Amino acid sequence: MRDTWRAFVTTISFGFRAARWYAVFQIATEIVLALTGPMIAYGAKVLVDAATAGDLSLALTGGLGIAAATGLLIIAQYYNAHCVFAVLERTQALSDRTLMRLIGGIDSLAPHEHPKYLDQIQLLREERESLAEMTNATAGLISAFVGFGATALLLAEVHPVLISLALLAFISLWITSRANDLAVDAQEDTGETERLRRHLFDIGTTAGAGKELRVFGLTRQLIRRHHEVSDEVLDDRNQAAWRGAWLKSIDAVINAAAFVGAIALVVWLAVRGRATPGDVILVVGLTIEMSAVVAMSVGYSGDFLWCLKQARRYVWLERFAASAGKRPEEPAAPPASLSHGIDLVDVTYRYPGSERTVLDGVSMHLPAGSVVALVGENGAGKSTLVKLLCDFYEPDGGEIRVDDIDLRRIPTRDWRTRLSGAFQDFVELRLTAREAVGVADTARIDDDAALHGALERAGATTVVTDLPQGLDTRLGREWDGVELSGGQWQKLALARSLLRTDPLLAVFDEPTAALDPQTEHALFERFAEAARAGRSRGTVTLLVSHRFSTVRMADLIVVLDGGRIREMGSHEHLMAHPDLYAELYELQSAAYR
Ligand SMILES: Nc1ncnc2c1ncn2[C@@H]1O[C@H](COP(=O)(O)OP(=O)(O)OP(=O)(O)O)[C@@H](O)[C@H]1O
Repeated sequence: MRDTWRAFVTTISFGFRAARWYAVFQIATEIVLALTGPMIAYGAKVLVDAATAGDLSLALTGGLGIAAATGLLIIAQYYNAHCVFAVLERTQALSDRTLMRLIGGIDSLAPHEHPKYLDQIQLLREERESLAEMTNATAGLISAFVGFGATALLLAEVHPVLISLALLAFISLWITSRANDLAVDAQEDTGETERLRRHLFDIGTTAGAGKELRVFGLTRQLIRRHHEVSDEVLDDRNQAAWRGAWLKSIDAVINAAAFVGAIALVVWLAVRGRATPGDVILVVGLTIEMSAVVAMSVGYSGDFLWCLKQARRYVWLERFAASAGKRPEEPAAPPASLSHGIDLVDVTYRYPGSERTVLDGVSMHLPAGSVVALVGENGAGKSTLVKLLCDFYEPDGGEIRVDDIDLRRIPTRDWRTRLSGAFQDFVELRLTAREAVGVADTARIDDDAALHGALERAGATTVVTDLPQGLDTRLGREWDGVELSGGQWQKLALARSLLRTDPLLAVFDEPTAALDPQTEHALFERFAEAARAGRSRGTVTLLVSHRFSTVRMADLIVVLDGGRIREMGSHEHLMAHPDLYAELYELQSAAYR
């Protein structure tokens, strides 16, 4: 219950934070709208009774009352519609930003390994409008209850039995909540399949997959698979929708019977002289009004319960984000510079939910100020090791020590401020060139000299100087900007990683796969020189590459094989003691000869 209340308060506060006065005005106009129906019905009663009694001035008052209520109805409807859209748009923007902050703010990548987490996130993304609709649903419910109260009071005045009509509304609400539960359960049960369906659609429609789709003629297969998966999702969801529709039909029949009964009762009372003709008009008007109010409260309570369900997911995410990540008992700041280096001591790691040990007893010393290359065949565990060093995941066993401080003690965010990284799966930031590079250090985003320095170190100067507005050129053809080649995007990602000038650890996990070997070689020669020149800072430069012409220039080469260290040493040492490295090196050199 406390969770539900928290979910409600959290999401309704979105509306009031995003558009406070619009939200207040929306609720006020909803209340006015709720009262106009009963006012018009009551005005009609007064008018008919006055006309029957020949009381002209009372009839006029009744008529004026109807006119005033109708005018109010039209004005309130107009302003209400305006408020509804203003609140929705602003709240949606705020809730989107909040979701981005929560999901992107989780330090670890480990949650992404759990299908349950991914399902919840997928549902939150899919139904995120519901977070914004809480204000609307609540305003609608308030309006329905006000309308319900006013109608019930007027009905009770004609005859107390008629109040039972109002009680039926509660049965309707219960039935709606059951129908709603069915839909929510079906949505959750099909979460994973729905994710697959969207994935297939994305592959089939995004430019990135376009080439392979055409070369391999995959479109038909994808469509077939999409069809199967869609059927699976829609069958389950449709079944739930049908069961919900059945429940709602039963509800409709009960309500219709009750309304017929109410009208029969007042006509019977009128015939016996215990009700006036105006009462008959009033009850007819109010039963119509009550059916509208019940439909409205059923609709809004359905919306409200649905929003509440999403809101609970949101609260779950909020809690998850707050509890995710490490909480060191004795936090330690990262050292200002490295004097000893980084040590891995008997590190083991297994991905969540996987049986396979990906890193098995890895121990090594990465000396301060050195350039270390990590090599090994596909799947050897190189990227996993990089991810542990970046604190995306925590080792299951052993430890990583940064100048003798256990990495577990260093708060992730503090460690990340002393990292720089370029990865094979880099992001194409389709913003301006300035932003695409400058996001790595927003304090220097307007510092052209710093940005050009990073571009130069990444060998990306011409990528930007060839652009029509230089750093301020918009990138990406979707925005009418300039499109870059794969290698150019990759060079910008490299420049981004080189904007930070004082990292303790700089990782380059195959960030140059889209560049030709000569360019990669020249670039890393420059990185190595820069790293050696700045040895006083002690930065460890860690490079993952499959190109041995690049790897050979490292001070230390570590060869991983099946998650274990097979050998390590300088190029000369490894060639003098031939094993896997020497074999792979010879193979590659022979291929280039
Ligand atoms: N997110 C993940 N969940 C489960 N297993 C994973 C995950 N990522 C990688 N693995 C597994 O861990 C092993 C090591 O993968 P890793 O990406 O570290 O290898 P790598 O040496 O970097 O390979 P490559 O040279 O192909 O990039 C592989 O067997 C892979 O299947």
